[in-house]
Formats: sequence, structure tokens, C-alpha cells
Amino acid sequence: MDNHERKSSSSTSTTGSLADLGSLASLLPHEAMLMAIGGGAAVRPEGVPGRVPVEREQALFGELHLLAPIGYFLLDGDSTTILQTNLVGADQIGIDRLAPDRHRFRSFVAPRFLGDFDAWLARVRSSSKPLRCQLQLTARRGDQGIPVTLIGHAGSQYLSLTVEPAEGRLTLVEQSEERFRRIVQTASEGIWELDTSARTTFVNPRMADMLGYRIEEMLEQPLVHFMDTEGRSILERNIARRQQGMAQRREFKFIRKDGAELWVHLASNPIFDARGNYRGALALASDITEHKESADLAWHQANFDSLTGLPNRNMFHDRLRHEMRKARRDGAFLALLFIDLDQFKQINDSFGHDQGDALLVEATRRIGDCMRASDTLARIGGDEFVAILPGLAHVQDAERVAEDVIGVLNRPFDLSGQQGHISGSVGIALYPSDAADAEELLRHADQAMYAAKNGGRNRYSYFTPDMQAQAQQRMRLAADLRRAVARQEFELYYQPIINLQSGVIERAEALLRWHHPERGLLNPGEFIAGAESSGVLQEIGDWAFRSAADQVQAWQKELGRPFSISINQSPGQLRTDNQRWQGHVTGLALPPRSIVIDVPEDLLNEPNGEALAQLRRLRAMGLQVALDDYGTGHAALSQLKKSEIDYLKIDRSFVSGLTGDDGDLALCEAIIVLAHKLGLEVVAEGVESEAQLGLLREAGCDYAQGYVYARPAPASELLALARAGAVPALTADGGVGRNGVSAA
Ligand SMILES: Nc1nc2c(ncn2[C@@H]2O[C@H](COP(=O)(O)OP(=O)(O)OP(=O)(O)O)[C@@H](O)[C@H]2O)c(=O)[nH]1
Repeated sequence: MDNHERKSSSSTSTTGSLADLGSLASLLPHEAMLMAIGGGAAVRPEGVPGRVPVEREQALFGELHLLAPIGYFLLDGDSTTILQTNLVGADQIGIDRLAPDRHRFRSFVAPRFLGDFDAWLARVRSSSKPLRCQLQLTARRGDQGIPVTLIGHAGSQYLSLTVEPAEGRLTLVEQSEERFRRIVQTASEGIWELDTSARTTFVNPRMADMLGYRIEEMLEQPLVHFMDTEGRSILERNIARRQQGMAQRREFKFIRKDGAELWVHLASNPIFDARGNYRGALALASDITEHKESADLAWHQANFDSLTGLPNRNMFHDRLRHEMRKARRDGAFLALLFIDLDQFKQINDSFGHDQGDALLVEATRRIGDCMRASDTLARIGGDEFVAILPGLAHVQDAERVAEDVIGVLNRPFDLSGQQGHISGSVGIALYPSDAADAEELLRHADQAMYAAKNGGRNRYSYFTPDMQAQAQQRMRLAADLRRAVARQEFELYYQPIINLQSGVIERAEALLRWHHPERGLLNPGEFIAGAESSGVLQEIGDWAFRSAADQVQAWQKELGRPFSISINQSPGQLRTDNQRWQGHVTGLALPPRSIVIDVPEDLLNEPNGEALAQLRRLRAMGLQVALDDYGTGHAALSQLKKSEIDYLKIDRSFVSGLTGDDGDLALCEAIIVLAHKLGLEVVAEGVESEAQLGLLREAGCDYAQGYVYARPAPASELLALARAGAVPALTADGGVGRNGVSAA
């Protein structure tokens, strides 16, 4: 056994070059060859530290015996009945390998050598070592004997025998090689051999044919040459695994020479040399393109709606569960929109089913346009669609999508030259607040959609009453704001800003007020967020800017001296394109520095700097910039230096603590010194007492505004104050009336 194993295993360790099937193929009988390349046998030489388990190793040796180019026999120790033999052995004596036990080995010994054989056998039986003997075997009675060398080794019951032709060994190898060449050339499977860099060293005609190349065109080409990008990345991982000695079986997509896809099932095996070094891989490829295409088609049919191409209910459920898992993991929330077309039946009835279909397709396109790439839109019934909106920052984002969907469905549909009109009802349910699982979430979104239908259709509805109430409030506010713009219900109030050295009003801050028909006069805090979420803010912002600019020009004329105005801008307002203001300022022939844009401190920290870029553009137009509520945000000092700022406005919270808190005084002094060093002027906000004024003046503050001088008031009142010249401070409690400014 030892001899066999050593011979077999070393002779079957392939060298990696199969360009002419010279090494592996020439050594392996066809049956075993197919087992090796198709069956995942990594042919690893003896002595290589094993990843191959013991049972597998035994199986491998079994295969090696089977493949060995010498005869191998296992005999009954007494009778010499043949219990097992390999392919070459069966060939040598002309028996059926699978039914060897009908024969005794002794009957194949040429008669004139029987004496030698028996004597040698007796010695083998009593020896612990393998023993040799030269004699001749005859396959059939009357055949000429073939000279062979027998090597026999006795075990406890059995006797193992190798039969090596004394001459003609080469012929056997050649026969074996020829047999393989035939198999490989005519195989209906593709055979592909690669070297260590995954370059093609051999392909059989079938493999070349599958890919539409000639064999010569494929040789030397790397495997990736026949793949697309996706395949390449899978392959790179695979090659790494193969180098670790792992057999691989998987489906691969190749690209044929004519550009068509070729799907193959590839069973690939690493090849190692006698020292255990990786030398490449041998792969067996079966064309599964047809099967794949029909499987893909079946999968597509099972998961997608054939009319619209959208995911169907099946796929929708998968995606919803996936997105819900993700939301749970990320601690995020998602919204599910249930969209049902209103009175769609009438379209079918009036225009016919085909036109109904056309409308569904167009509705799909329009609804899809309202979604982000990360959203999923699915059709789960006749005129029922659902949209999964993951990763939302605000509930209002879902609401906005619902509004957009309703909006696009309201537009007329062209149905072969005629106009069709429909609308949509949308139900919104949120995860995790409205449901624990996917089924419940869908049910709740469906119920919300019915609430929208019952509410009169062409609208959206939330699942929970609270959310619904809040949404209705937001909707009311948005509608009110739109109406307010049209009806000019906004007014700018002005609070004077006084030069602390001269006591003269040099500037004023414009503050937006809304004369709400029912709720009275509203401050910005009560409606700006609503204006931003309902998209009215830009319109209001534009109006405020123009009004303030008009106003300051009028005052400059009236007063006959420079006067400037501060206008508050939120980052949201600044992000919109404000280049159009330039035309207005130029049209007024107003010195641009008469307008100061007040921006919150945190704007300087915006990561993408979009609003900051807009701010720079405004400054380039000649407008000035003030950093509002300074000290409450997180602007780094370095940002202050870099940013193009003209004024710092000290937040009222520091000013109010000035008289009682040494820390606040120190802070105000520090801000003033810092600002002056950076070439900025300082405005103190919310000054309410003469004591605060005194300290600010002493600290070198440039400007002040606050109740100590005047509350925000309509434009006419500010003009009266400005005309009066130096403004005296009011009483310490900030009482009003001395200078005629009424509380606003
Ligand atoms: N053209 C067309 N019609 C379909 C398809 N699938 C379902 N329908 C029709 O769509 C209509 C759906 O009607 P419903 O949702 O019950 O009612 P509706 O007319 O939309 O009225 P409301 O939903 O109550 O506003 C039915 O008339 C179905 O026959 C389809 O694939 N193509």
C-alpha cells in the first residue's frame, strides 16, 4: 500500500499546465477525470498540511488508485480471488472492473510462470515487506503473455498487488492520454484551465463555443476579460478562496463575444503542485442560460406587476419588512403611504379598460416622480399603490410626498386625445409609532386611506387622530399663510438701533408681523416654521426684503442722512436663490450697505456651506452681514475670522445678566474686544435698563437696541423717533410711552 500511495499521489499531483492536457488529463482515466473536475476534488498532495478531512482523504486515495496508470488488485489472501481492481488492472487482464470477484488472479498467470508465482506468493504471505516478482500475464487463454512486475504485500486477510508492465508502460499512458483527449474534445461541458493569475491556459472547443470565441482568442486572456463589472468583483473574491484551496460551485454570468450574456454553472477546483503550491484552477462549465432566463422570468413574474413594472404585493412585503428592520436598527422612522385612485371605475366605464390601463401606467410614472431613489413604490391592487418612505427626518416630509402625489394625480390624463380626470386618496401610517409589524402597518395605512376617502377624497389622512389633528393644523396654517400673502396681511415692525456714542438712531431692525384675521397680531416664532414646511417662506421672505429695502430708501430721503436696516434671514431662506434681490436693490438706487442681513450664529457651522455661499454672494453685492444672538450658538472663533461678517449682535441673555452677573459682564467685554480686534462692530440686543446701557457704553459697545429705547413699532412711529435725533433712554424698567412708541 505504501508504494502505491506514494506513487499514485505524487503522480496525480498536477503541475498546473494542462495546455495540451498533458499533465492532469494524461494521468486520469475519463471516469475519474470527470469526478475530479466536476466533483470538487481538490487534488492535494500527501504531506501538505491538511484542510482535507480524513474521510475525504481516503476517498481521494481511492480515486488515485482508480486512476493509477499501473494495475492495482486487492486479492483474497488464500484463493487469490480478485476483490477489487482499478481501471488499468481490469484492462490488463481484460475483466469487468465492477465484477472482479468472478476471477482468480492466478488464472491470468501464463502457465509456464505458475510455479514461480506460487513460490513468490508463499513468500509474500509470510513476509511483512512488499516483494517483487517478474512473470507474464495472459488476458485470454492462448494469448501471448505480457511481461509484468508484480509487487505483493500481504495484510491479515488480504493481499494487495500492483502489476506494472515490464515493458509497454508508455503505451498504456499514451492510450490513457488519447482517451482523455477524445473526452475533452467532445465533452458537452466546457473545460477551462487557469494559471495562478487566472489567465486561460486551456479551454476545450465546447467552452470556446459557449463564449463565441475561437480557442486561440481565449488563450492567455484573463478570466475577467469574459465578465462584466459585477462578475469581476465576485470573481476576485472567488479567486482568493480558490487560492486557499476551496473548491467552488456557483453560477456566473459571462459576456459572450457578441455581447450576449452567458450564464454558466461553474465547478472549479484548485490545482496544487507536489509541494502544495497553488498552481491554478480547473473548471467545468455547464451552460444554464436558458434555464436562468426562464427562472429570471418566473421570478420577475412572481415579484413585479406586468402592467406598470412596479414591485407587486409579494415584493412589496419583502421590501417593507427589510426597511422596517433597517429602521429599527438605525432608530429611524419610516412612513407608509397607501394611495388609492378615486372613482377609477368611471375611467374604465367611460373610456374602456385599455385607456384605464394607460392611465394606470401614466399615474405610476407621475407618482414615481414624487419619490426619492430610496423610496419603494409598489402596485398591490387594481388602482392601489403603496409607497415606503424610509429614513425621513420629519413627519412633514411624508405629508409633502402625499401632497405631491395628490397634486400630480389632479392633473388631467391624456387618454387617446381625450382628457380623463381622477384624484387620489392617501393614507399615511408611521413605523414604529403606528404599528409593530408589516401587516399591521399596511392595515393601518389602508384604514387611514379610507378615512381620506370618507373625508371627501382627493386628500391624505394620518392613521392616528393626534397626527391627523397636527397635520390639519399645519394644513390650515399653510392655507392661511398663502392667503395672507395674497391679502397682504403681513407688516414689518421696526425697532431702532442707537449709536451708543451719539445717542442717535442710525439703524433699525425690521421684524415681521402677521395680522391674522382671527388670532390677532402674530410674531414670527408662531408661523415661520409652518411657512418653511409649506413652502411659503420664500414668498414671505421676498416680500419682507423688498418692503424693508423700500422703507429704508424712503427714510433716507425723509431724514436726509444715512440710515440702514437689518433684515432677519433663516438658513432655510438663505438657501434659496436670492440673486433676484440684487435687481431690486439696484433698481432702488440704494447704497447696498444700507441693508444688513441678520443671520443666526450656527449658520457658520453648516457642513455643506450652501447658505454660507449665498451669504457671501449677498456681501459681494455690497450688503452687510450681522451675526445674530451671538454667544448662544457654537460658532468657532476661527469661523468668525474667516467669515465675512460686519457686526456681532450680543445675545439678550448676556445683556440681561449684565448688572447682576460679573460673568456676563466679562463675557460681553470679551466679545466686544474680540469683535473690535476682528474689525467688527457690536450691537447689544435686548437692552432694558440704563444701568445695562452704562456698562455697555463703558465696555466700548457700538450700538444698542431694546426696550430701554423703544419696542418694535410700525414704520411711522420709527420715523417720528428718528426725526427727533438723539434718543433718550427710558426708565430702568423699560416703560413705554415717553417717546411715543407704543408696545407692539
Ligand atoms: N383598467 C384597469 N382597471 C382595473 C385594473 N385592475 C382593477 N381595475 C378596476 O379598477 C376599479 C377599482 O375600483 P375601486 O377601487 O373599487 O373603486 P373606484 O372607482 O376607484 O372608487 P373609490 O376607490 O371608492 O374612489 C375597478 O373597476 C376594477 O375593475 C387594471 O389592471 N386595469
